Amino acid sequence: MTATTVGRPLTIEEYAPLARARLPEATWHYFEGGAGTESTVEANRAAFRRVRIRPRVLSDVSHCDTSTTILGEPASAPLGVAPMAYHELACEEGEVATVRAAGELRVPTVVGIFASRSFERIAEHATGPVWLQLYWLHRRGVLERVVRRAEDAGFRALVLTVDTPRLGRRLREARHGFHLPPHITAPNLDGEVTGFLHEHEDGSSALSRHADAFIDPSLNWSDLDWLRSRTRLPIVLKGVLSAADAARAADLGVDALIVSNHGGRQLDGASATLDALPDVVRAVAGRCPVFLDGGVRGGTDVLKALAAGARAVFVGRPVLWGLAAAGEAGARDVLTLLRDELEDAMALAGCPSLDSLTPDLLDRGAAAVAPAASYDESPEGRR
Ligand SMILES: Cc1cc2nc3c(=O)[nH]c(=O)nc-3n(C[C@H](O)[C@H](O)[C@H](O)COP(=O)(O)O)c2cc1C
Ligand SMILES: O=C(O)C(=O)c1ccccc1
Repeated sequence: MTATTVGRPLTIEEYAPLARARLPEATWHYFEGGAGTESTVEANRAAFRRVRIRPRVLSDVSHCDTSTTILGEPASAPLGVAPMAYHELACEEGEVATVRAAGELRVPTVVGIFASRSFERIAEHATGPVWLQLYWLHRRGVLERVVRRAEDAGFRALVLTVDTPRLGRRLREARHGFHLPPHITAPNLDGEVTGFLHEHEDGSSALSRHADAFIDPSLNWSDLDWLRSRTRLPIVLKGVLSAADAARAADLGVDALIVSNHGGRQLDGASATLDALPDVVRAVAGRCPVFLDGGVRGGTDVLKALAAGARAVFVGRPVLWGLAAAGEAGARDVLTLLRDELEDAMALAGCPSLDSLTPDLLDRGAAAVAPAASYDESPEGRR
């Protein structure tokens, strides 16, 4: 089915072609692309399509409440903006537009350490909670300074990305010769940004060379103590898919986890996040909230993730689509559509509160979230 857009987009996905029409081709492919064959990008969406809902009935849905708390702060919906580098690629105001849009809905924005606006300027415009995403920088002194600046500017949490010891093989970036235009910089890594940033060489991604120059792949469990000793902010680990890692993180007292495969941009072949979620939730056993990102494109996706145990979900690319299509108003509309669709899905699923989103709402309970059983070749299986 082809969607025709008359006036304002009616779905989040209708923002994608609007964004594409306004972006340089290489930037579009940088946003959309994943690693390798992009099988994990597809898997994130396929998992949401595969899992189906068994609505409840007769449960008085005259008032459906999407409001919640996220790391203790009130939010109008269980949503947030996932960290993404260089929002200025999508619109001129960059991260300032994003935090204003998210603030209107009172949902958190995770600002990337590779943001294209200074933390201070972003914080000045923020009307909702802002968190800071960190990569483990080679230069520990720079990392420490970044953390201090974010604390001073009023950021509320640190999100350490742990799925990126190096950037994944983003073939579209290389094929389309993606590089940052000269006016876009990473002001929070002042003076640290090397020349790779704006260069393009055939066959390799300028972005991955510049990221790899910053990111220290030696990051390991013992480093978490260092971060803990340098901040009072909650620490969130982003990019956990394994139950064993989740249990270890919870043992160490992290404040939250984000089940994420970086939107399929890191390990091609990594699990879909909705498939990994139930095992992670079980392993954490209530010790901290578990969030999810990757492939959330509508209210029923949010409902499915929450029923499978997520406390909230984060959205990546759709926010960039909104920014590219219509700046702050576009990003706000994308988040508003998600919230409205969630409210609608709750009503039709017979769930007036987020607390009523439990695994039994999904076909075969949380087991439905595991990949479909493979064909059983045994004689018993064929009977
Ligand atoms: C253009 C782009 C840039 C990103 N940059 C970062 C980043 O700097 N740090 C990070 O932790 N994740 C980054 N991500 C991953 C997102 O935080 C998130 O995990 C992913 O986009 C979620 O999937 P979705 O786009 O399907 O919603 C980026 C994603 C995109 C699309
Ligand atoms: O593009 C990304 O996914 C990403 O994580 C990143 C990391 C460093 C610099 C720019 C983008």
